[in-house]
Amino acid sequence: MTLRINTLEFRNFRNYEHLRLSDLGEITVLVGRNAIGKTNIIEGVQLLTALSSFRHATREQLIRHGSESARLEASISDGNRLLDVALTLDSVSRRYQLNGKGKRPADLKGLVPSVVFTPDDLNLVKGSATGRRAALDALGSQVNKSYHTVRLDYEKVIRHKNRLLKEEADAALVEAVNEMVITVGSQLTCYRAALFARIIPPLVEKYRHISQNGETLSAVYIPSWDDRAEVGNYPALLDAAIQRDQAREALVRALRERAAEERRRGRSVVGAHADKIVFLLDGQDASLYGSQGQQRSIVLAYKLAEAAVVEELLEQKPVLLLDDVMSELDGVRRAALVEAMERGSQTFITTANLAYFDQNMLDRSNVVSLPI
Ligand SMILES: Nc1ncnc2c1ncn2[C@@H]1O[C@H](COP(=O)(O)OP(=O)(O)OP(=O)(O)O)[C@@H](O)[C@H]1O
Repeated sequence: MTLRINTLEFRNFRNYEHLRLSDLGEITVLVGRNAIGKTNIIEGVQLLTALSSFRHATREQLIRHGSESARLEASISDGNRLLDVALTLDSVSRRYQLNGKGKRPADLKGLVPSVVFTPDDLNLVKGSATGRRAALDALGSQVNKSYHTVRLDYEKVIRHKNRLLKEEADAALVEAVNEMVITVGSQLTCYRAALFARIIPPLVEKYRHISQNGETLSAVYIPSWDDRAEVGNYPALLDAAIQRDQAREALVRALRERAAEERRRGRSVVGAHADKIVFLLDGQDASLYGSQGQQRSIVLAYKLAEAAVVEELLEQKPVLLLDDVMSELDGVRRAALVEAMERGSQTFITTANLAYFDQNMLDRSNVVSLPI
């Protein structure tokens, strides 16, 4: 059965000294003027579900100004089980508890998954490759603990390698770190490519629906060593599955071939941190040729595909956290989003203006006017 958040309670979190929302149903619409604290609630729910904040906030930013610590709690149930997830933040640590017992974030990953959609996500297609990799990693970290660990390890290794390259360290030291880059980097590329391969079918199907059978969307994950990508030959890569051994070998070769370039540039240029994700409309790179409307449709389809993948892998519908996106979407895309919300995912959605919502939906929602 699907888990539902019944009650949320925040103390000294962001602008809230104390906030309690109870009897939360399927759809909660949080309405209020700018800067009242709507996004803060979305962020709080994300911290208790995905165990991360899309704002990448520090503890200091999360704790209410003038307070020593913050506490966030959610009571969650699926009709049988009752789960109390709590997060305590202070100046030295971020501690999670499940039913009163301390837990590592890794142990709670995937327990109550969520998918967040904010206006910043609308840059997913035309923004930097870093943003697209980060979006994929955020999903991977929720659905697979090893993905999460491998990603953190890889980030550490690359930071170390970049430091060595910047300091013009001995080549033997860089070589030694490359061993880790190869092991962890090939694993991360394989995890990402496999996850992306799961996203593509729902992504394509949802895009077709949103665009009302318009142009055809495809998407490709391109490892940094794949030089066919350099000539923009994306369609040839569409069906390229990546095997672990093949990834290792290709990475070894590319690191050897580009070692001099890495030394010259003083930073690492090959590895999972330089992999690309490209969306194609009728075979053309959507970041270069797609209209703003098409790019937004891809992002919306991508978010809905994320939710579908979470459900497929964790057998649980994720909580949807939609921050002020209705005002950014036109009627057709809004309708597609509402349709997705109505498939049984618990949804929290913020707005400064209820006029973006149709009355039917509002009638079925719990509308919370802030401040309460
Ligand atoms: N650590 C903190 N302590 C106290 N107040 C904070 C803290 N962090 C953020 N705030 C306050 O929270 C408010 C912003 O809240 P939030 O981002 O949730 O707004 P919002 O309702 O989503 O606004 P908008 O509709 O403009 O996006 C600001 O007034 C800000 O000063």
